Amino acid sequence: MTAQHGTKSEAEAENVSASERLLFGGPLRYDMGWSKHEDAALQLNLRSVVRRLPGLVGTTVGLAWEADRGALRLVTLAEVGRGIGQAVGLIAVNRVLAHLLGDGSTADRLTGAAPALAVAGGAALLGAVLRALSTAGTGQLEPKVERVATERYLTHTARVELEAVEDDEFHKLLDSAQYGASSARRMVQYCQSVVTALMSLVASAGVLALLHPALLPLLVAMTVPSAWAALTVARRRYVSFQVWVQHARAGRLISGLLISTDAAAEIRAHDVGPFLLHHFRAMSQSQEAEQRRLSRLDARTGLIAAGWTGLATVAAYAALGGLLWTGAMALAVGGTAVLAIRTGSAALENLILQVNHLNEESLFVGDLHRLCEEAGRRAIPVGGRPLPPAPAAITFEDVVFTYRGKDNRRALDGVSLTIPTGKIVALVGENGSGKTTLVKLLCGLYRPDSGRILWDGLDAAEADRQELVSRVAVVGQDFYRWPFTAEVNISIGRSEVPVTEERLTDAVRYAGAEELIEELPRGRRTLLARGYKGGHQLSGGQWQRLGLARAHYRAGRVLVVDEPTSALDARAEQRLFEQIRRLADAGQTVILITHRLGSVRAADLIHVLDHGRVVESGTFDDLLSDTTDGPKVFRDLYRLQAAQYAPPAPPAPAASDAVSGAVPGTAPGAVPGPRA
Ligand SMILES: Nc1ncnc2c1ncn2[C@@H]1O[C@H](COP(=O)(O)OP(=O)(O)OP(=O)(O)O)[C@@H](O)[C@H]1O
Repeated sequence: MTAQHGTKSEAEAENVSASERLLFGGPLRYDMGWSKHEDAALQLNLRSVVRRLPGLVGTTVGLAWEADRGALRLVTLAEVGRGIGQAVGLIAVNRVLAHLLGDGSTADRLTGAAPALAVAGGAALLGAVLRALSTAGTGQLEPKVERVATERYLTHTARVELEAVEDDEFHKLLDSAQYGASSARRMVQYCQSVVTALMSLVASAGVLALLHPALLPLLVAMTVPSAWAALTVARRRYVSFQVWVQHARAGRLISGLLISTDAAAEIRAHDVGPFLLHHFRAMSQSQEAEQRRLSRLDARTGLIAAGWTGLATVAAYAALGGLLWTGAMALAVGGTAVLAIRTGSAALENLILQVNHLNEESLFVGDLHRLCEEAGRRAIPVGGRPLPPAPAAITFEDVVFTYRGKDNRRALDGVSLTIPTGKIVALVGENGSGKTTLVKLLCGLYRPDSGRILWDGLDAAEADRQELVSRVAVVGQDFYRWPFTAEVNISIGRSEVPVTEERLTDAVRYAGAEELIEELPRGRRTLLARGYKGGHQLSGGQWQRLGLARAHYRAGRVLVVDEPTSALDARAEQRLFEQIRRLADAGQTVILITHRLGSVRAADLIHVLDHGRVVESGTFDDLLSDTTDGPKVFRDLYRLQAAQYAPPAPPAPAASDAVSGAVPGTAPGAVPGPRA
């Protein structure tokens, strides 16, 4: 194994072009879940083939059993029938030869051989029919197995906790397991070929043993070198492919950059084109050199393999000739033996190659199994206690939360606060202070490391998660822009119920998106995705309105708006705040996260966060007041922001003005609002 790895890395080291060294610091290798299987084919040898075979076949049969039992039975019966047919055919051929090479007139010998000939013909015909049945059954199984495996993958993935999806290790597994379904499909095909080859091998070996026990070692002598050669060729090709594919990958990356829309402006502005083209050419040339090296290697390996097989064949036939010469074996038996040895050795060679494929594919199917197990362990729990129908408040009690894989810094560090329902509650604070994290915990997307989130008296950790999620509607900073029509982009907010016209119109009106929708080429039915025929691209602000419409359509009892106005124009922003006020007046809880501190004036309660802690809470006036105690984080931030909107300072006052102290706009507490 070590030597094999050595071969690959040496080949890599030798073949990394100067361009690859400069641009990527070495060979360009993927760091994805599936890339860990790149070396798997190198582990293949005769012993491992024999050891792994039952497991590989078992895995495929398990999937096929789940997908279509009828088709699996058909394929199994057809393959076993084919094996029996092959054995019967070989025995019949032996009889035919015995009659033809026996004593008597030609007519007698032919007549004597006729029944056995008919059996051989019948066996061949039966073999053809069974082969057709097996092919049809496999064709039926393949897509079903792929569907079953894909569904298993998607269902398990959709059910896991958000923190699992964000976990690097789980993500790598997810990445690797995505190939499991297509691998499972191919495994059906390879498995069928393996069973065919196995049956053929067993039939040939069985017939040889029946004819003469000494013939079996001849089969082994002839097939082992060719099996070894097949494995060696496969392994060498794989090593070479891995080296060659790196140049191809690097070249593709460069050519992709040259035509990418994202890089287009920079390529032109900084004149990067000739630089990239130069390296593209250099990489292509090393790819060509590697291909040349490959074909020489292939030719040499092929020659060695042919030599070994030839030697083994000569030895086998010499031994057979010796048996015939000494009279230890009848001529007819010798003829049948040649046929059986040829069939058997071809079957074994095929068997090795197919197991090789099966082995590679099984690694990805194995990942799919592991993913399902892991996803089961990390799934969002189903069921739980019902939430109170109309809680008076949601309370955070000493909540601590740290993102996994981060430098263990707490994103929330002992947060205790109250969100009274039916009010507008604003969360403010500097970037990274924990506002978004707090609402993600509130929505049930993450669970606290310690502390509790109470809906009246009920701890959210014990509540039915599905119900919890359905209570909250979120317009986040990064709400998803679905590549669907405008209508679906809104109604997906509550996809489990049928779309109603009234609800849709109401949501569009709420978000102030009537004009936007009317102006779309196909109205609500316009596809919002670039790169597709009829697809339309919206601006950031237009998307934000659709996001608002989606959240309104969802009609959660708690509406979270995280930076709702960052891309809205001034008129839309003002309208949104009026809407939010009206919603709160109608009893809806609104949690507002914003950096525009002037816009939280209308909030009933403001919580100020700093480094994952709540440092101040109160109304707008409380927090601006100079008379109350506290760190004054809100007041300082607000004054800083307000200063940017303040009119330019008047020219320096004349000495007489300075004496009178009449500088306009500087009276305490007269800080203008950001939108003033
Ligand atoms: N998915 C994540 N994985 C790891 N760390 C995260 C993740 N999301 C946020 N953080 C970190 O958690 C801390 C709090 O982030 P959060 O997004 O809650 O702050 P915020 O107050 O909403 O910031 P902003 O005003 O910039 O939106 C930050 O240090 C941030 O880097």
